[in-house]
Amino acid sequence: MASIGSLPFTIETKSESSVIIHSANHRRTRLPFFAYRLRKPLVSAGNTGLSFGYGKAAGEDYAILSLSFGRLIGGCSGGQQKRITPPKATSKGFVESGDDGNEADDVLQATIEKSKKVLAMQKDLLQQIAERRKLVSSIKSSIINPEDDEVSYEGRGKSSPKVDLASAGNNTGDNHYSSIPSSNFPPLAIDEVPESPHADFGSSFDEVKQESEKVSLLNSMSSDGDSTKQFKGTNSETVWSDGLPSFLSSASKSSSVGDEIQEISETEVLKEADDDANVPVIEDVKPPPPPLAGANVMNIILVAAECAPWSKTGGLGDVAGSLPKALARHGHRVMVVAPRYGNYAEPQDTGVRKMYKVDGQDVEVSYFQAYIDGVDFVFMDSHMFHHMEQNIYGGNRADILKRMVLFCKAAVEVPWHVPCGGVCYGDGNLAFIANDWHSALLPVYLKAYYRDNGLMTYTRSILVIHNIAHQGRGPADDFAYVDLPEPYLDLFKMYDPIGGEHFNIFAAGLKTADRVVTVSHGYAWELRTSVGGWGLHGIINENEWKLRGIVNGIDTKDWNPQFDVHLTSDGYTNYSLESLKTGKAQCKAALQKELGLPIREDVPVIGFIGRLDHQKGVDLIAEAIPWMMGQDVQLIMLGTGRPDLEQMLRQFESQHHDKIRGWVGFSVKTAHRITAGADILLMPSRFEPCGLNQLYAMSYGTVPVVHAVGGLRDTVQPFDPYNESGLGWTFDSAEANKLIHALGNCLWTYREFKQSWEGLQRRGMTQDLSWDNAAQNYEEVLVAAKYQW
Ligand SMILES: Nc1ncnc2c1ncn2[C@@H]1O[C@H](COP(=O)(O)OP(=O)(O)O[C@H]2O[C@H](CO)[C@@H](O)[C@H](O)[C@H]2O)[C@@H](O)[C@H]1O
Repeated sequence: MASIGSLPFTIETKSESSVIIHSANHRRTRLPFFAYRLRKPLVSAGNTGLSFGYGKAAGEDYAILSLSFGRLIGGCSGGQQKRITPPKATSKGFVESGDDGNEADDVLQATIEKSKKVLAMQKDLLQQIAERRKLVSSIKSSIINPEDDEVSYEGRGKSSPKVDLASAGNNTGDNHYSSIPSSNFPPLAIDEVPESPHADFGSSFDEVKQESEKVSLLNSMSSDGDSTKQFKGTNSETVWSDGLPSFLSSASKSSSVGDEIQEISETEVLKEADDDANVPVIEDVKPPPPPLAGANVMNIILVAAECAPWSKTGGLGDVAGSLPKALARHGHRVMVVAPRYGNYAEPQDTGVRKMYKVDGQDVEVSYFQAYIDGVDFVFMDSHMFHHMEQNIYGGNRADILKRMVLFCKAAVEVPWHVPCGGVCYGDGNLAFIANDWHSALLPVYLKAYYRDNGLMTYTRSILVIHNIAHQGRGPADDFAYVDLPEPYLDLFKMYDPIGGEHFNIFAAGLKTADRVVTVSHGYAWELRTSVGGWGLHGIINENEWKLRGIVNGIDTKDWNPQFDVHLTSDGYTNYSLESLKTGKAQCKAALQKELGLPIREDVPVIGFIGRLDHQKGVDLIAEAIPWMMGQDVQLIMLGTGRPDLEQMLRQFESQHHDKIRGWVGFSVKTAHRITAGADILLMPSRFEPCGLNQLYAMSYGTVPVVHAVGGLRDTVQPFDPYNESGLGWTFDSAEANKLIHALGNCLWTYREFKQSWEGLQRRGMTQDLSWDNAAQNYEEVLVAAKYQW
């Protein structure tokens, strides 16, 4: 029993979110830390994190003990570090610090102001709790139903019905994800913030959990203590000679986000505080486990020019569609922002309209949103993106650049303008993940428009390099399009021995991002060399401290032979490790039949899937064709790209019609079927930052033969016949004879050493290639960025 002055009390910490105060009248009341009406400033006990004060709660006056909760509760004590002096008893039996009255009044006033702000934030945060609870309960249910493990963990089943990616016959794959019904996340106009769902702190376990979730949300937002201030503008110095950029000031049609943070009257705040204080004591309930991401829960917005299954030209689309789901499973609030190229089924119009300046013209942007597998998918609509689904990176240089300028200008402001589940993400405790040069302007805008002006102080940007070969290069004059003041030109300026001085978007992004990730360890190393860095190695080396390689994962729901929706018809079948032999044989026969090749189980089927360009080493396959055609093999190639290489595929097929199929086109369904039906996947890429097809292949029991470069070297350990280890065959330089040597050994093993072959297949299939490991590594990068100043 402690006592301050005349008021004896004991304080019992019940959970990370509340204390129980045993007061003089022996009544016990559970108090959430934030749920008291403050009457006097709290007095901090040195740097112990403990504060004493008194206030009103549950209709009674109490002495209060507060443990500081980062900035948030620290704010309640006014940040004051006061020496505790002997308290005095008052006529009301309250306890006062022995401080000077005036000073105390000032501090009281300041504290009340801060408390109001904090409580206003809490009101908004309460709205997020409902959403967070859904996520937690879905994670909980996946733990509770072990037999559903794989299915529910991946969000398969209830919320994510089957996907039929190929039926549209276009490169969007015509996604058929069904979204969570829109009633769960109704489209809201910007000022249509719904009623705050009052937390009803009842006596059930769930409600205690809710309370804990609330605190963890508060914790997660703790660095956002001043975010409302940031919304409302800045009084800090600006680098702009003539005020803020056009799109920050005049161009926005609708109300600023500051208006969204509605003023909450003192009465409301105090009422809510009192309501919250009526928390009954629940004695024997253990506090629930914290969110998986623990104290480091963040708001994360991945920004990409393509996102599977809605839009995809290659691996970037796959990553944008699947990494965010893994981050969400780790407990983060995650959004993807991508352009709306087509009329997608699931996302609903949010009603939000904004205007941005692009090349001097006002361009309207609107936003569509869908909540799928724990992720907010936000699609940015503008006439500039319409009808580009077949040609995402098409058009002339200026057109692409203007599209990406619009995309990045608008994407930075999405956390302010687009409510998801009724609540905007806000810019505190927020990290953007930009991808490749197309969104490399985002870190630049974040810096130039906001952070250099004292805005978005707690927002970080990470830039992921999927392919350094495409950099957004152009003549120096292109700088005019990006709408930045002259001093920022230096970020973009590059000198090239061939092109001379030029403008380079990737360079600017790499310099301004807080962290840089690339998609394998091998590629992280290669990027620092003059060959692998494609002219940007100097900048990469200068920024080496912020570069990290993280190998991509795969979406184990979409790319899983057991559940693959493309293997359920036309003679194909789903299969697993247990049914590998028969299932794969059936898929092989179905593939041969579908493509009109001789149906033979004994002939090795070699597959190739990829963009037809220099990177993928298709020309090496061309050089090896005469040798291959001397073997008893079948070769199936799927790809689009350079017209000359497309022509080459057609020519192979017509010259060797009994052995080769060259499918020119983009077909997700066919890619899945080749992956399942082929025995061997060929990837002779000249460089390969990560490569996803070899990962897909291995998980389908298809053995990869790859050029040991970048991510291919990281992920395909060479077969060792003596130890019966390894996953495939590798060759160490991009030359046709090396490819032939590796493929020759592979074919020999296929024919002569059936057991070794099966071992290779099984080892490939039993790897954990899911995104979960990678997501954990991304988390480390995000946290490092968060605490980096
Ligand atoms: N004609 C076609 N029809 C249907 N599907 C097709 C197709 N051509 C390609 N695909 C699909 O597109 C994806 C290609 O992904 P990759 O990772 O192999 O290469 P990409 O070079 O595009 O990606 C870049 O980004 C990714 C992601 O980081 C890195 O893995 C990679 O090394 C880097 O070059 C796969 O899903 C593949 O099935």
